[in-house]
Amino acid sequence: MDFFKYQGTGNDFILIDDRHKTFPATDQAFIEHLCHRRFGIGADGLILLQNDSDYDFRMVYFNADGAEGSMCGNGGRCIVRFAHDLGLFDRETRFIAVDGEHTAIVDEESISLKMSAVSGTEDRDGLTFLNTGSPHVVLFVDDLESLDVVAEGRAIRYSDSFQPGGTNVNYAQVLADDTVFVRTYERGVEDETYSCGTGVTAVALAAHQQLALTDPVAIKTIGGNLRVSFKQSGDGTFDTIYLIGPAKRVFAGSITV
Ligand SMILES: N[C@H](CCC[C@H](N)C(=O)O)C(=O)O
Repeated sequence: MDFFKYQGTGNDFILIDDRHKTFPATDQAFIEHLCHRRFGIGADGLILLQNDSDYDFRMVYFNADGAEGSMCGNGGRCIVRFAHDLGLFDRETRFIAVDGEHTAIVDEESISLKMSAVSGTEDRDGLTFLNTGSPHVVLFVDDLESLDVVAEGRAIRYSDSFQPGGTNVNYAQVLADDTVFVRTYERGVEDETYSCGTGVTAVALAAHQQLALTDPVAIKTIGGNLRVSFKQSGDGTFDTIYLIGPAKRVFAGSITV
């Protein structure tokens, strides 16, 4: 089976051209095996590109645990780059994903992905919670470098406040130049990832709401830099949200199934 490996600021994915719909999408163990960093290809997730009569393509996302996931922002940027590499569109595209329609614009350096609107943040047992296509907790901290993100994040991810289903957990530190450094414990990967697209989007919106940071918010992650632009209307909802940053093909390969 042929596959392609892409990464968006270090969040890495297996991309499959599944326009003939032959991939065993219900085989969770197989997908988990493909994402395994020692016994498989290795990735934070796996993404199918499928045909759709109303859109340029359909995105189907699976976390590294093999289960179909909610929206993946970095994966969205990677599938746009993949579709462009396949010649499916020239500069702008419209596709459908688990959380609805997305549009994106490709240029040499980066992909600007339009994210779903967000109704606002909520307080969940004293923690800031919002859904940017995936569920996220956002905490602002003073010394992010030294934080044990996996231990702290895992405790919140599995806490009763976020059952059933759990949540992703983002720790953020505002730097001197108003860039926000973000580290994320990602649900379904069950580890810290090098970046999380829906996560940095959640951090940017929370930083605007709680710390008055203005659009576009510059984000630094372990895997690279991203920007998040948005508009907030009077009723507190956020829309016209764009996640902007690089997405690159790393290699192509084939694996025996
Ligand atoms: N693991 C996440 C989905 C992927 C999020 C992340 N990879 C992104 O870039 O948004 C979840 O289960 O909520």
